[in-house]
Amino acid sequence: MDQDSLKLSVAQAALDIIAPQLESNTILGIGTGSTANMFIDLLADVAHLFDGAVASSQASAERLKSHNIPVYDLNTVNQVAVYIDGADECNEALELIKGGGAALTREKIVAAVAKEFICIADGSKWVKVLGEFPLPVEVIPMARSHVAREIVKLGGDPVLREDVVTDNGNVILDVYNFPIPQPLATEAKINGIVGVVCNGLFALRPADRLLLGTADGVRDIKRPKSFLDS
Ligand SMILES: O=C[C@H](O)[C@H](O)[C@H](O)COP(=O)(O)O
Repeated sequence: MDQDSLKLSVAQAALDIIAPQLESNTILGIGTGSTANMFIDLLADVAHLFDGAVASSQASAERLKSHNIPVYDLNTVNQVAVYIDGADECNEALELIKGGGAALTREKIVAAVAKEFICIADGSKWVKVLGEFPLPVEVIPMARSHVAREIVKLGGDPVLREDVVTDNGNVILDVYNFPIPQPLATEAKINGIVGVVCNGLFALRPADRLLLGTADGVRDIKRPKSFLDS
């Protein structure tokens, strides 16, 4: 099975889980990227079953609107039932690296508000230790050099992502050669650098459920103790 077929299989699996729970007042959180795009396209068929969505990027908002799915400003919404999004890497604790599409900050905000976060990813994203994928860090433009020097002190190789400005008007440093055996501590440490808006580690708020597309089918992996249980 090719990667796109695996992405489609997890997008469909997510829809199968969510569709029976949709109600006329349900607001969904929708992520960004090629896997999320497949989910958005499938969601169009059940658009009449729920209220609308909040999106983690302008691109996803436009795609939702193209299917006549209402898109809300997060500030006008009381509750996001489920957030559905892809990932660049995931591990067995359902900690993630995200931000390959530069949408990490808005993704983290919507995930923080959502009652449940379902991550949809093809099997190539599964790793033992996070960090093979360069860690995206969103940075206030004037702090770019300062943040890069601080990241070098932590052992990483930061590279400015050329010609990319985030939806928030910031730049992205991608941190190479940076294995992350302790995602929680690393997420907090990088967030502590002045000028960092957000980094692509989702460990403080990991996924609650991971639908992982493999050649043998979709693996449905839940965190032992869900965010919903706390
Ligand atoms: O900023 C982008 C997001 O974090 C994406 O969810 C991530 O890059 C995965 O994208 P894709 O589904 O295209 O592999």
